[in-house]
Amino acid sequence: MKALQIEHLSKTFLKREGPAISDISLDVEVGEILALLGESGSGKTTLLRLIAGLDYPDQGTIAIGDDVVVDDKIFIKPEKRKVGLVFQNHALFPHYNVFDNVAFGLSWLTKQDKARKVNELLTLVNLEEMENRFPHQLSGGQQQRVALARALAPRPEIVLLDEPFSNLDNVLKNQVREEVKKILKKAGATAIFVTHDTTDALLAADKIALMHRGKVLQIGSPIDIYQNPANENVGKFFGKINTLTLNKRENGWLSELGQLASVPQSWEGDQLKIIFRAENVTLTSGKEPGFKGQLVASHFMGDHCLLTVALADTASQSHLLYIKASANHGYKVDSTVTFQIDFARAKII
Ligand SMILES: Nc1ncnc2c1ncn2[C@@H]1O[C@H](COP(=O)(O)OP(=O)(O)OP(=O)(O)O)[C@@H](O)[C@H]1O
Repeated sequence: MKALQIEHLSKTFLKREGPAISDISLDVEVGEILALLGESGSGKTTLLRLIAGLDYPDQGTIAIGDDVVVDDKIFIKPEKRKVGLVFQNHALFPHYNVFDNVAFGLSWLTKQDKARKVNELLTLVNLEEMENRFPHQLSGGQQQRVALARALAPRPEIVLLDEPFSNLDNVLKNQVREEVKKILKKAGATAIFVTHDTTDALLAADKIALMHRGKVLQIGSPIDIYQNPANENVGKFFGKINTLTLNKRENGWLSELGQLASVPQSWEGDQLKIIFRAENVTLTSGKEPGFKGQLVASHFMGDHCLLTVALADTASQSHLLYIKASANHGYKVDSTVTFQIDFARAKII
């Protein structure tokens, strides 16, 4: 069942700058968490605001649940759209305590029902003991959970979260990301969150829509979008990408690495461009067969090193490859390294 259906949605603010979002179509299933991921200015917030009803599109339709909320004739106001909003700065009412913040959208309930509902939500977000505290007496993570409880209170069809993890330090961010996902899943809520952080999207979302210049480049599960990027731009968004151009020869394929002995049999054509990730390349001891390269740089990343290697013994010494190696690989810059590539993980683009 669909919680949200968007068709051919476009919005231009300033003609000279081109569209902020352009001909976007996507669906979100009930209970699914979608991440809108993209660099600054890619149109994520514009799309979220159009879903919330905080802006008018130039074209396209949006349906939330069974209701069309925007098309060329209809425009349903934000407060009638059955969406819950969680803003980047949490936007809690500073002069209301936790209880009253969460109860804010429940004015139609009796006092008793309201208390029962608020307590239920505070249990859901693990803040049972905090109902009398004011926002300034809470940590960033706790404020985030109050904002989430407030957004969930009126049982919206969709919760929209604008950069929910961006104001948190790294340690808190890991914790809050997990908590928010757990809470949304426990509540059975459908949610869309905006982020420019790939880790947020990979860890917290069921589905990622990768946006670039107002368009959705690819939409899919985190594992699919990471392992099967539709093109080099999508691939690059999730870390270093290696590229090779392969030309068919009588006895196999010729590439920047020279002759390739073993590639998947399914590869066909006269010329192919392939991409693969740094983790699909493995350093070998030098005694085993492998390709050779000169180590140009080694960047220590904590749990691993990212190596930049220039190809040796071929005409393509300016062609660089990235290798994910152990943090203690022991090679010095300028030394020769040997490596193997798992071509089965490469993707033809
Ligand atoms: N109210 C507005 N008036 C004019 N231009 C706007 C307005 N809102 C957004 N834009 C433009 O639309 C484009 C998309 O902006 P948007 O805020 O949706 O991007 P974003 O992906 O959310 O970026 P960020 O991550 O920086 O928030 C940008 O070029 C931006 O300058």
